Amino acid sequence: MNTLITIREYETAARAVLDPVHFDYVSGGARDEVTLRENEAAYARLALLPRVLRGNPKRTLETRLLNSRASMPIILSPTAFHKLMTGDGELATARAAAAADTIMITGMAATVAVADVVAAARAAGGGDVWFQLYLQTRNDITAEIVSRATDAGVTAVVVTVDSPVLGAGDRNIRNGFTDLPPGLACENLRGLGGDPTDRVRSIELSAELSWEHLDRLRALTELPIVLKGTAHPDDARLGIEHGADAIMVSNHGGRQLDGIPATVDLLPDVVAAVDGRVPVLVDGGIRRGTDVAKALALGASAIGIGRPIMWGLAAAGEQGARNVLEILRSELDHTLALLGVESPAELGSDWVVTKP
Ligand SMILES: Cc1cc2nc3c(=O)[nH]c(=O)nc-3n(C[C@H](O)[C@H](O)[C@H](O)COP(=O)(O)O)c2cc1C
Ligand SMILES: CCCCC(=O)C(=O)O
Repeated sequence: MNTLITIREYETAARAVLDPVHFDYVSGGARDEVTLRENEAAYARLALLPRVLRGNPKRTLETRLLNSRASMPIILSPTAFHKLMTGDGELATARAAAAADTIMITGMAATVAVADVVAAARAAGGGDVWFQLYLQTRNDITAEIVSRATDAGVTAVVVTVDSPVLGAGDRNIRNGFTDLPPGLACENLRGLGGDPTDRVRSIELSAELSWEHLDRLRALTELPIVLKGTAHPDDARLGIEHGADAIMVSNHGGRQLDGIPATVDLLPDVVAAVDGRVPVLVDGGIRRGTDVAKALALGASAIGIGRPIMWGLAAAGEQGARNVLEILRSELDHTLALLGVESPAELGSDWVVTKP
């Protein structure tokens, strides 16, 4: 699959091989998909302003985030059900992330248990794994899930707070996609009760959750906590007050509230509110190295990709996910060269202009 040279081509390749129901699940968004389209369109509305003759022959993309390091500021956002894309599921993803020497955020809704994901990353030579959590209303259940992730060796917990209820994907409703096919399950919830014939507990999404639940999580783990899915600057501030060590600006790839702004448009106000106290990450709609550079210039310490990895997995398994990461790495490096900078840290808001 080395003939594929852009993320967009991976999307096309994924469409060609996947069951259309699964392609729609991955690629679709909520309702009219306004936010899904906006996430990408907003990057196209921003332009980059390069500087010239700056004598920067060498570049580095090396990134430090919380207690982790990555070879580049491009990490893997958490996505559910990788076994729908490729037989090895999250094991393939973990190997690809390790090969790229970057951070994989494995999901609570993964089809491979977190311990096996971390083991696969280690066996492939490294790459930190973070664990994405949906807070459960029962603190003992949250505690057990976090304890499994901690024992597995993850180096941060990413708490997703944009899902008091599941987003409504019209494509999924039309396709009748409600359940995983037989044989696949959310392995991180195995043995946690529920129906006695099916010992894999269901993930509970609840509108009952409040900042108190985050306080309880803060009390039960020493791992850094990343708050994922904040849009309002005040929620970023509140998150820090309640112990978050990083803020991830995300609208869940346009899969939760349709009509919420593009994440890159939300980013500057959140960065201002956070005021350098903790790192800010962003995901949603990033398909090119130039998009990464724009997000970094607007204050992100790193960015996450969701669908591009899924498309890579679908098109060519581990190798596809690796290629996706290498395409974005090489595009970002090339972009930095054209901008006249030697590292992401040099970028600031004066490198970006909004087109009229
Ligand atoms: C198929 C799919 C499944 C996802 N599952 C989760 C999940 O379980 N937990 C979560 O926090 N975010 C989930 N997300 C959202 C991603 O973490 C991320 O915010 C989003 O995909 C970024 O946008 P992008 O796909 O345009 O890169 C999912 C996204 C997709 C596409
Ligand atoms: C509880 C499953 C969550 C999946 C998800 O977050 C998504 O498809 O966007």
